[in-house]
Amino acid sequence: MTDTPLLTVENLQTQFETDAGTVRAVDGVSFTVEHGEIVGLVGESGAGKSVAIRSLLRLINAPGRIVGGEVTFDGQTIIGFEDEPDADSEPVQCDEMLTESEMRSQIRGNEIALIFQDPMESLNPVFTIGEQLCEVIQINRGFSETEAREYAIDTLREVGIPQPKERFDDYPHEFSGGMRQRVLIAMALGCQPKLIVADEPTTALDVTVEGQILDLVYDLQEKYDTSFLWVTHDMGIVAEICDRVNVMYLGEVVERAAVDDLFYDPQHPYTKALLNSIPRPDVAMSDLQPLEGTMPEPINPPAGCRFHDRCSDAREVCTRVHPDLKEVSDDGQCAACLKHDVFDAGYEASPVFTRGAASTEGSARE
Ligand SMILES: Nc1ncnc2c1ncn2[C@@H]1O[C@H](COP(=O)(O)OP(=O)(O)OP(=O)(O)O)[C@@H](O)[C@H]1O
Ligand code: NI
Repeated sequence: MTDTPLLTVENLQTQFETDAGTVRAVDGVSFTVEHGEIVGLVGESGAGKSVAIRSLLRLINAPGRIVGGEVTFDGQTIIGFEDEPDADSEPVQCDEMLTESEMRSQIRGNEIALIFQDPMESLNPVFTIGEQLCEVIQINRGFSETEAREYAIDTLREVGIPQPKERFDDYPHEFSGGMRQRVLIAMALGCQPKLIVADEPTTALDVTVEGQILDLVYDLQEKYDTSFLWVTHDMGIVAEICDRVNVMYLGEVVERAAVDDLFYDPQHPYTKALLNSIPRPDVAMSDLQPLEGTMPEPINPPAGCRFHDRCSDAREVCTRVHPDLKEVSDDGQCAACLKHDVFDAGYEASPVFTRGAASTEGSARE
């Protein structure tokens, strides 16, 4: 119907003010989710995945603050700032931005459904599963109580809850973790959302149950054409369900690709290292290479490319020049790495970077 993406995130920046300094958790992140697409957001722990998705739903609390960027969803402005504020002044929110009450009534749990790792974050322990599901359905569909009950039972059956009529009156604690996660998917479906945002929803589940949930997601996406934004650090899940993937490192997206391109021809050394560190059917366990080093804290992130200190391809120029995400192939694959010609940063001529040299320079500043 329209070529505009369902969700557009542009240059999103979220920071936390702490005693140790400003944590630049999300530092200029851009990506889109098209209609009917399953998009992955991957990266190591602390990369900024959760902060990014909480930001786009405006679920950031103090000391956190969204300081810049634009998020539009289905023609509505979720986040927007006035152009060019003075360098010193506070960013000013633009007039088009949805109000908090509009976010609550129209967006969250309605047009965009959320599924978190811990289902108890979204389920109320003192109400039955059926009551909670019916409430969502009645609010979003305008069904009568009887209609809602019937619909709720059908939905529970659809997400694979056995004996849904009997389980309807159970409380959340009477369900297993996997069953609770299915209930959340049922609730998400009850809202008929355009987008489901999921933050590592299967991490706490065993592999068999995880597989069932992923199958379910796939079926639902096919059936209802729902879009998904799926946060995970598990490349296996990415391979299984995603159409496109954004790889995050230290608050930035460093690679974006269709899932096949990402696996067969990663264009950022970080993506390559991530892929080499995970078990795969085509690679012997003994050939796996653990990702060396740890990701630095997002307070005073490293200058230049933030990955340079852990990168086997790093040159001296990588310690100085910060690469933004750029298209590096004809089919739209994007990477933020100076080794690609489009950056024209003198990478080839630059001497190989030796680890340790930069840290001396860093400490000299102190
Ligand atoms: N309330 C907070 N105060 C200070 N720093 C925070 C806060 N919440 C998150 N951060 C920091 O923001 C950065 C990004 O965190 P985030 O939770 O988004 O990572 P993640 O990619 O979701 O990791 P994981 O895979 O472990 O869930 C981290 O350095 C984290 O310490
Ligand atoms: Ni997270």
